Amino acid sequence: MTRDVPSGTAPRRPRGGGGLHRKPTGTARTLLRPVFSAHRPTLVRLFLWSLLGTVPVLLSGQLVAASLDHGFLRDDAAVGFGALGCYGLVMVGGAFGSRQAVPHMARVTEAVRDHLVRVSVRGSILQAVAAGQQPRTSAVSRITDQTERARQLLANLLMTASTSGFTFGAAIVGLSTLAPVVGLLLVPVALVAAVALVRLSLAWRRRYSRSLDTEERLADEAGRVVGGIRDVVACAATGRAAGDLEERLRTNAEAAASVGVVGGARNGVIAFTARMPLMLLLALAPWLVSSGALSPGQLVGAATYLITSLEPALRVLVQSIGNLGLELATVLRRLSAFGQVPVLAAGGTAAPEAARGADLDLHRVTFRYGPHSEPVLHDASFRIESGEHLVIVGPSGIGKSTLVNVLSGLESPESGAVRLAGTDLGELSTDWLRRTVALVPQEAYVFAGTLRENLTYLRPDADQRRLDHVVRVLGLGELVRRHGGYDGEPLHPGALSEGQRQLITLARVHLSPARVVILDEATCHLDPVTEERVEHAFRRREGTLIVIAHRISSALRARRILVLDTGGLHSGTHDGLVRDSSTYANLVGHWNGDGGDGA
Ligand SMILES: Nc1ncnc2c1ncn2[C@@H]1O[C@H](COP(=O)(O)OP(=O)(O)OP(=O)(O)O)[C@@H](O)[C@H]1O
Repeated sequence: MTRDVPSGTAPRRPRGGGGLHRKPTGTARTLLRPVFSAHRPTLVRLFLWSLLGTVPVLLSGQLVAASLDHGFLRDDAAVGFGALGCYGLVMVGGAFGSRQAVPHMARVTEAVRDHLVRVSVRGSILQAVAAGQQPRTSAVSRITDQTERARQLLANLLMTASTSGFTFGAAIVGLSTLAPVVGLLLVPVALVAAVALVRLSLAWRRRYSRSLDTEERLADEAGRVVGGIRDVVACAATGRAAGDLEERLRTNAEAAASVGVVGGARNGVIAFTARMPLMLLLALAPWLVSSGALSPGQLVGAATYLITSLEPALRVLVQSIGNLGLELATVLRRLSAFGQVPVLAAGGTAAPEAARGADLDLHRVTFRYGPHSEPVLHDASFRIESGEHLVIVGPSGIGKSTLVNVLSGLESPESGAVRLAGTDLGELSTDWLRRTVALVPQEAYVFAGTLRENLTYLRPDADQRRLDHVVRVLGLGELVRRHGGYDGEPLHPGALSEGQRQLITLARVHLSPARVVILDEATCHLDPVTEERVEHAFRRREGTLIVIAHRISSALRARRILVLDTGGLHSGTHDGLVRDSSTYANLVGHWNGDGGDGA
């Protein structure tokens, strides 16, 4: 039943016929806010330690000036060396502060990464579920890629913002108190540079965002080619597929190069801004000293601030806030799109009590996937009595899965009605409907958790006796023993066989309170004996059972068989249908001819 949705077809419509709305999980800022609020004390400690780390910067120029003006230039070497010694001690204290900041920063960035992975994986899975499609592997790898990128960017940004930001601030304060006239020299340079940098940064952000777009389109295209590689080879389309990929690669390379061009221009502005104050200071030094505006010590102290702190901090700050900050904002904006949680058009609110029993009624239902595609179901009507065991058969692609999707309310018909116990599915609350009608698809999903968590997921209050019963009738005892009991070793879904995963999923549904169980080739990975045991267990379970047959044996076990063919729906017993339905007779012949029972 698994298939790629052909490109160009309309996405599946969620129940209720309404569109797919997205509840935005917000922008980059709102994406980070919960983590920052939860880790406020860690952030405060990070900033306090970083602040301690910048004390040497604040005092550097002052101490150098003091060592000259009050020490060496007055032939008082003791004062000169004393001031420099103090500077050395303060630097040791500063290094200690910077070192203490690191673990706090790591704690915050790890928490951010975990949060981003949680939000975006959950969002993309819910989006895929809402659209009725498989989550795309390229989306998952993009999430992994981009959350890692976001973690690294944030770590760098926090580190530079908390060190260079404080360094820059401390150098400005130190410089302005030591030599206010030099502080004034910085103002025009800073204004010109700020305007240029803002403009270049905006251009950079636009280009960077475009480059990420092209990167994603490249990943999508590559995923599509790899996913359909057998098909590509089979129809000798490798040249065409490679051509498409090459085109995407070229666009991606051009977009990346254009980011580089703006980045280069910005680096030029940064270099100019960082050097200019020092050059001005040196050019004006003779006048500043001779006019008495600065003492020789103050001149060297001011140069110390400019060379050792202001220039490197400015460079790192602009680059980090410009590059890392914008890059982080762009990556986060993308991740927040992954994390957008779709809101399906809400189901009805009919009181579940109103729906007693489990008769399913399909009344003149027409369903098609796209407005211009052929209907898969056309004016289809039939009824399944509560407690009935029905088997559905039909040629491949005729619409068996579509029919059970409509019956379980996963798809809504274009016209006609589907009623459960007399109530239209659209009027029933979605939660109640999901608990009442359980559809088990071919692809089994097992959580990474204990067997008990997996088996009791749909009935958390299941008692031990009931659990043991289900495990026994479905033949899961050996698996339970091998995992050290229900609460033993957590399951590694990837290490289980497909058959084991199907058995666990089937047991979970068997234990659930569902009144209608639909098995859509849910036993396809089981051997015939296990399959028979499973179907027997479900037949004995209270409620309605609908099975899309995978083998003729399933049909033979049913009380009633529903055949889908181009003429519509026909139901009857095995003998009656062999006689009256050529489709059914052909299917039986095909199944038998394929080696007895095998599909
Ligand atoms: N999401 C979808 N979008 C567009 N068309 C779809 C979608 N899902 C199924 N179809 C088409 O609807 C038709 C019925 O598909 P469906 O899966 O219901 O058939 P099936 O009888 O279950 O097939 P099989 O036995 O091969 O699994 C097919 O032509 C299929 O290509």
